[in-house]
Amino acid sequence: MQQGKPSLHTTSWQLITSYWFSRKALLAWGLLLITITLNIGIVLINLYLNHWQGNFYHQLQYYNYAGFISALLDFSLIGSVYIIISGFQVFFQMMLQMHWRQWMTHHYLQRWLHDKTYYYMNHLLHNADNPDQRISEDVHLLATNTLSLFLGLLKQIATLITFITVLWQLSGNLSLTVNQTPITIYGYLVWAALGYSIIGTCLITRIGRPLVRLNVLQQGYEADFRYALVRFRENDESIALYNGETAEKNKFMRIFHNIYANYGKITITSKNITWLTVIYSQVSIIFAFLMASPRYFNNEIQLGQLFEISGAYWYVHSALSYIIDSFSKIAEWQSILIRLTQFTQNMRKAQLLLKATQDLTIHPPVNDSFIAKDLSIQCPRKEFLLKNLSLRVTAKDNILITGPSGCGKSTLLKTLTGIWPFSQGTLAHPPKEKLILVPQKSYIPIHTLYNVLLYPNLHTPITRLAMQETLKLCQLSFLTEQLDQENNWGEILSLGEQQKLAIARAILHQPDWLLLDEATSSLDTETELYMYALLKRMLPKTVLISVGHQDALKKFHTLKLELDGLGSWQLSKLPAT
Ligand SMILES: Nc1ncnc2c1ncn2[C@@H]1O[C@H](COP(=O)(O)OP(=O)(O)OP(=O)(O)O)[C@@H](O)[C@H]1O
Repeated sequence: MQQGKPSLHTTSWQLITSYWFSRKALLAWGLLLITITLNIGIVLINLYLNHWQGNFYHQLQYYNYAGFISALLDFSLIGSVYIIISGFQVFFQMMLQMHWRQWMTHHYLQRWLHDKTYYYMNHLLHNADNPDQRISEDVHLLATNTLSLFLGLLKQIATLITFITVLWQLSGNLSLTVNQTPITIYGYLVWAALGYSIIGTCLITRIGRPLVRLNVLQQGYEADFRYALVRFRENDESIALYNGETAEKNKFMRIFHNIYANYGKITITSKNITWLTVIYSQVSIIFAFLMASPRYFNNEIQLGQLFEISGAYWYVHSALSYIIDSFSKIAEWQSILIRLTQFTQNMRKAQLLLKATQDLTIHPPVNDSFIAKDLSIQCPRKEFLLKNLSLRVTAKDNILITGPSGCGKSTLLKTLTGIWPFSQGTLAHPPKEKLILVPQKSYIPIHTLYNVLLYPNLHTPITRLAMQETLKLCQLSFLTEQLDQENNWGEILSLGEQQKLAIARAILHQPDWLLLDEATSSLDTETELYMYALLKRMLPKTVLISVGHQDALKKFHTLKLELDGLGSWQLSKLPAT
């Protein structure tokens, strides 16, 4: 991906074209070629059918029964080909849409998850912008609408080229006298169709312009509403305990009001667009007859030709009216493109944030010891939480980090894992798969307990017996028979049980470093001390770096690092017990 700061237009262009120049492009171009060929086939059949129509009315006008039957047989033959081609055209177009969507979904997921972009967008830049909607709905709609608009445009261009020639030949010349000067307009029906469509297109573009912006807003409001409902579901127990239903309902209705008010504006614009398009298409039905009628009533053309002219006129007119007929779809497509472009730019900003702010040099540990040298940490408000921390820890050391609330203890642990961007200095720590951070509330995926214990390395060779033994040691014996049960364990287990489960997981993964961020805070003191003793016993070679407020935890650590939240720090040795 291109670095720097590409403009909105460049990003939009890259968004649409990247698939077509990717490694999957060969299949994409192949499918596109087949779809275009089938589209051209349909246009040629339409050309034949228009000519057929002229012939058909001609046979009717002259009461030619044999000609009438032969025309019907022709129709059934060509009609069958038309049906088969149309079916395949839809089939290949849909295949291409799904392939494009699959490629874009993969591409977006990769960028969004790469280098923790999702985390920086949400927690630091606060521009996460409903990724669920962007990656599922917008990507799908972009692929579908771009293809159908583009193929529709190609089809209309092919129709225009084909039928404009026919209309030119059929329409003949119109002779007028203006100010006693005779004027002849060659192919006047072509000019009439052109003029009519230009006027219609200008009007609809003018009236419908606000729809693009309104669609962007509407999608954003819908996403906010959905997000509020999802958040409610995730926190329903807490809300029930607070009796927060009224406050939540008011909030929902406030968000919904945006949807309602904006939809009102969309309704008015859509009504105006519909009026205009209906007037436009209704008038066009009689317009062709009206324009061709002088030649019919002058006996210059017959009924069959009149219908052939009106058919050809209709095709030319509908090709020229492409923008009018697809206006709502074009407006929706533009708003999807704007939303995805903004999302792409936000991802880029998040990726740049880490590069721009983090000035950390990270080495593997030297002789099994961990070194922090001149480590400084800031918070996004640019205040220093910690200045020039220099620290050396051997494999025998365990550190307890203490300090007042908000002084930066959790942020220091995040810096040690490498995900905190506002930091400078040098760190040496084990590879990330050998480092585990257990926060106060660990993430528990909705899965079988077996996979919860393996998470995130689902292929780690850990036996079921080891899992059952560890669960027992962590006072979770009641779970030993439920390893294959899939549940939302994060909702079923109490906070304390979730903390025990997170510790069981850490023990099974045998990390080199275990960072515990108040990971036992929901346990009673006796159980908390038992858990620490268990960790020391089961992970004798692991460096423990804990954040905790309990004085009793000191006995499990050799060093105490005290932070004051203003940048200063103090390191002291703890007495051996
Ligand atoms: N994503 C963020 N955006 C803005 N400020 C943040 C962010 N994360 C942390 N901070 C700020 O950084 C400071 C340190 O936070 P941190 O969570 O590290 O404190 P702590 O010492 O662990 O607190 P506690 O003991 O209460 O858990 C706080 O003032 C907090 O508001």
